[in-house]
Amino acid sequence: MGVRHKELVVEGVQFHPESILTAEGRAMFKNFLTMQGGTWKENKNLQAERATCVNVNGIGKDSKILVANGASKTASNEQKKPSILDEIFAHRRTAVEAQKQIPSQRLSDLQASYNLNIAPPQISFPERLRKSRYSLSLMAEIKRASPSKGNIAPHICAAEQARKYALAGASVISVLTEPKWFKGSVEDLRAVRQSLDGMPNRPAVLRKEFVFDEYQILEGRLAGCDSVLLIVKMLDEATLKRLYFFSKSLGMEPLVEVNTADEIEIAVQLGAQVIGVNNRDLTTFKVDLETTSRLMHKVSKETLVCALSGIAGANDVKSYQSQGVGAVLVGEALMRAERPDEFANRLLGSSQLTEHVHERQNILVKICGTRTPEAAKVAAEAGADMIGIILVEGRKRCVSTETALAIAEAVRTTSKSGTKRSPVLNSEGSVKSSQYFEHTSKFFCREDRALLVGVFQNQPLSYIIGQVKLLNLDVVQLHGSEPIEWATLIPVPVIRRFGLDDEGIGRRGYHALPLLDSASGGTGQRLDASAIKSVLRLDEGLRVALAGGLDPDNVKGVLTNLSKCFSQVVAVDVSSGVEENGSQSLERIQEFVKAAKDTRGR
Ligand SMILES: O=P(O)(O)OC[C@@H](O)[C@@H](O)c1c[nH]c2ccccc12
Repeated sequence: MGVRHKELVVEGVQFHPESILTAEGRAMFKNFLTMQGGTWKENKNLQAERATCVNVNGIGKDSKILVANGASKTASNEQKKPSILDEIFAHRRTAVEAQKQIPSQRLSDLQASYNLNIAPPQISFPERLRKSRYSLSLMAEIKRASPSKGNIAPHICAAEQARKYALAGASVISVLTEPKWFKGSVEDLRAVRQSLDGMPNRPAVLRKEFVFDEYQILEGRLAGCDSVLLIVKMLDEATLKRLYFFSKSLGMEPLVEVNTADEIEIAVQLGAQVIGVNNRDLTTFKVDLETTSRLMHKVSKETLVCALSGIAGANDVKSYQSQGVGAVLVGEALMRAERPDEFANRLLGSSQLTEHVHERQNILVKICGTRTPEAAKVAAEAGADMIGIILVEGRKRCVSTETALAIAEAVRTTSKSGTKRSPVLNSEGSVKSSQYFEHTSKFFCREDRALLVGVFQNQPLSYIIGQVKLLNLDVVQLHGSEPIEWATLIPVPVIRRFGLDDEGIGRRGYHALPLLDSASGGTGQRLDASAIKSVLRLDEGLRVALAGGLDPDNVKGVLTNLSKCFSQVVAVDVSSGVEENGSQSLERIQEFVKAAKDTRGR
């Protein structure tokens, strides 16, 4: 049943809840949402105005129909059914137009943000694309659905998928941001970029979108992309050129997509450094893997050609390798793969370079609360990796500047014993994305001597920096509620304490190593093993130092109790556990270092 007011825009329809999600239910809601003005008359006029506005923007009767770069085909002389590309384009135009009206999302808003230099740091798309552990680079795509396949993997978390792709050796992560047919968003792009924060050799991020306006390029840049897609078929030459150079002005070499000989010529003329040949004809969806092979002769050696679409197995890429194709872009097959890393290896052949021999990393030992140069010397000689001094006034283990200077001297002049040579980085190190904490946890070990760690708690940043300079601290440990951003404002690596329930422990890009410890530290209070395990299991890329009630007798048990999670503990930290009657015992320091190092081969 439906009722409608004679004059005012008021309409009611009775619709059963179970049928509200049908196509009709959706159409009805859409109708409601597009109603404008206060009266039906106003509504009619406003709707008509809106329709002309869309027409002017490119899909109207006399404007270009968007095939073959608008090469003189007009809707008035060719009244054929719009292709899916036309349909998506028209839809995007309306959506972008509407978005640009929203205060906070206007072009002027984006420009103002950009001018503040708050766009995430970028890397060169072509350069990153040239680096790969495989003989052909991989562009891995996040695509939940597509117009030809419908749902592919609608529930996937873009950020999580991006980390998997990065670790699988992708040089580029392509993120579909079109919401209706591909079920993507700019939020995905932002999340993907954030998930790669702090990752050494991170992949480049591509905004895969139907781009027709500078606005979308700027929006992408602010969300953190390093490149954008420009589809030759969709744009007239002047617009293509304008957008190409606009993207370059933001530091992003675009991926220029072509599908025919005419289109690749346009891309070459434009000077595109990276050309993507789509094996799928976007108007008919037909996939022909030979499309890329046929067009290869059209480009110079310096141009990077990427084969896009329809790539599902090793056989599909074999011929590309010998034809000089630089990269393959894979969406659907990777989205459906249970293990994207294994799929990538099968597709592109496992790494040509030798894989890292995974050495079991020696556990690092920090002796904290050091109060004499003698203790520092004994600890270093026993093989301790870090010597901590408390620089928090009022705490019982706090040392004076004079003592701190003497300890610093002892640390720097005592040679360390028993360290294994760290593995020499092979050339793969420069092309492989790796986890942030795996990289930063290596900061805490020097072969020749122990490192001096200054421990602070809720003191001013300027004081901390002053102490770093005065004592030549190698590491700063923050033990209070300091903002985690301070880690980037302190000129040495930072260890920051976290309790089991504290937020931010796994945030990449700030502290180089989080320390799990009880609230005040140095109290001998043990942390609950199952709680430690749940923190570590939540984030397998997390690495931590562990403290809280460790001593020479229990350290082995505490660590082995963590079973699989033990591998995420890279360091142990002890203070009260090496003391006897309130002062440090040299024997207990030696025993602790030995016991800790023995838990994982020396
Ligand atoms: O899922 P596939 O078959 O691996 O294809 C990926 C990619 O090439 C495809 O998503 C694509 C290529 N060009 C586009 C332009 C817009 C949207 C999507 C695309």
